[in-house]
Amino acid sequence: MGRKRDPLDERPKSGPGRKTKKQKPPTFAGTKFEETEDGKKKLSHRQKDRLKKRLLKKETKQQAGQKRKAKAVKEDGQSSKNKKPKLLFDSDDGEDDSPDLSSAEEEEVAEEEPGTDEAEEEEEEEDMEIEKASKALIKEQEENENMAKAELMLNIQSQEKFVLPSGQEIEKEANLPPDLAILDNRIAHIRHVLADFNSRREPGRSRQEYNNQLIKDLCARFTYNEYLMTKLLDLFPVEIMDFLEANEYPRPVTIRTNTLKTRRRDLGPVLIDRGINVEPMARWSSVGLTVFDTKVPLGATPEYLAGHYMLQGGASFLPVMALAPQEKERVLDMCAAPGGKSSYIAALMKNTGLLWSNDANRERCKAVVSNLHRLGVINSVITNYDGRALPKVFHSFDRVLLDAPCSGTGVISKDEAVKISKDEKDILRCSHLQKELLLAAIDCCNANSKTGGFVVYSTCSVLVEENEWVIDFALKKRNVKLVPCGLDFGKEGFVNFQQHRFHPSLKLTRRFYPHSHNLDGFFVAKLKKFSNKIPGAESKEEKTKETEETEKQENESIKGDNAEAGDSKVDEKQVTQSANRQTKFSNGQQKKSDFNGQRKKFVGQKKKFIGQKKKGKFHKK
Ligand SMILES: C[S@@+](CC[C@H](N)C(=O)[O-])C[C@H]1O[C@@H](n2cnc3c(N)ncnc32)[C@H](O)[C@@H]1O
Repeated sequence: MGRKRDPLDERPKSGPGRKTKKQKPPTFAGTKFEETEDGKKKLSHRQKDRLKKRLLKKETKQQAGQKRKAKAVKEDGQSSKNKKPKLLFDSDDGEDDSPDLSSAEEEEVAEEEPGTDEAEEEEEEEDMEIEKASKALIKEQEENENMAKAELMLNIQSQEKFVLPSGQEIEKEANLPPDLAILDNRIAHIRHVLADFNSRREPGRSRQEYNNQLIKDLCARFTYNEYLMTKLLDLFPVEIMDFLEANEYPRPVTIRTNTLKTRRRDLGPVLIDRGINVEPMARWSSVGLTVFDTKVPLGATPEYLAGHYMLQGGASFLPVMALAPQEKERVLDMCAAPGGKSSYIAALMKNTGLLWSNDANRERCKAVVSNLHRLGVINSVITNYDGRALPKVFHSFDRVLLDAPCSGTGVISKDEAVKISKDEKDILRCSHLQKELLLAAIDCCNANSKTGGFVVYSTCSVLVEENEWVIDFALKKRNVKLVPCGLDFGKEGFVNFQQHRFHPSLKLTRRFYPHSHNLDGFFVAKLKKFSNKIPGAESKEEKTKETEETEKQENESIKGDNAEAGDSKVDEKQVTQSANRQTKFSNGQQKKSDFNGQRKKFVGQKKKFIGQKKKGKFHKK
């Protein structure tokens, strides 16, 4: 049996254990947690410096305050009470413009919140130091770059006598994998020589030799075929390196907000919440968003599946912006698959009117169906015709977009195969098809449309053969003229290019380049149709009508003759055939002009004959 515990007896609480008692608070050498023996904080030398500065600043402030106060009293003799205090945000410089406080008051304020004031100042100073350091770093980098450039130029200039590689050297190089350093160096040298050919060239060497070597080296350096490299060098004699280098990197990933379902200001934050880092694309687009990085696949978010956006390159917004479709119009997208531009057109038309989305490729038409369905487009008809046949089907559209099939020389960063797969035949084939499609697109458009009568032609090619050449052809073949695209950036189209002389209005077309606009290479032209007549077709039509009339009359007369001769078995078909045979026979016998003259004479005689015959018949009756 032990003693019972007295409940009233309050036992003292047990203190810290033996181990805890022994341990002192941790100290960290050189930090502000370190304390001296008298319990005060031990400051580092930097903190001491800052403290000194602070004190100095405080002193000068106090002195300035006192001076100001004395001056004010002297000037108007009024007490500081009567003064109207200034508003806090009157000026950016809050400290000097704050209501006047005496030095004692200032000290009080400083003592009231010493921690905040000091911490803020410390932070400010640290920020400034970081800023200074980063500025110094940027300056250093710039200096290094400039030095490197200067060194390269110095190298080039010091080796004034740059010599082109000999045949043996080239053969030797061809058997080895390309040495990028050698190629870069030689490309720089050749371009340097070509920039001032007469004074820098190697005696006895022609410009052509330098050009040929440059093309070979550029092809080896960037893996292009010589045909395409020559074309590109013709297009970009100065900017060639910038263009080729831009093709080595992808363009920014962009998406287009589908305004049929949401707004950009609503979509942006939702995507950011999903871990997709987006920002408005550019000043010229109110619906584009640039994607900087993403934690989720862009084609699988709930917003994508619900049709709130379309994955679309920035450059492909441009043709639709140039087309500027209006509500309740009839619009044709002649080559629509997979439907990126079609869905943008539908959004601008606010799902009203009629959008005819056509593509010659049946498989790709399926993509149009699914995209337009996902994006909630309900004003569209999707067809699978060859665009060249469309004028026979429907030809009274207010606006027509022809985003033509092309060589893809503007989108090499997306499809590297273009670098080596295109030759002259491909380009000419493309150009030919583009011309045919453009004439068909113009024929589908109604010049008398009250709101439109516009045709927009675009390609993702940078080659003149697929762009200015095609437009120049259409200007000659149809009643259309070029009008401004309504895009306030981009480079002007070519009016003169090598041996080509295009219509001066071609400068109204727009070219977009990867290296200048950080967009895919694109070409956009806007045409206004001013007459539905087809030049040259009137005379043809007249001729056809005339021939038809003649044949009809001839047939009638032959029929009449036969009937008169009592040959009742001769039917209409035979008559036509015999008339045709006669015409063919005549064609073979005489020259065309003679034939036409004689035919007119013949028609006249026939008319006379028929008239007489009718009279005779009438008399008989
Ligand atoms: C540049 S893509 C069109 C891209 C589309 N406009 C877009 O933004 O999604 C060219 C399209 O033309 C189509 N095409 C090629 N030849 C055609 C023809 N003769 N008639 C109509 N479409 C044709 C191809 O199937 C291809 O889908």
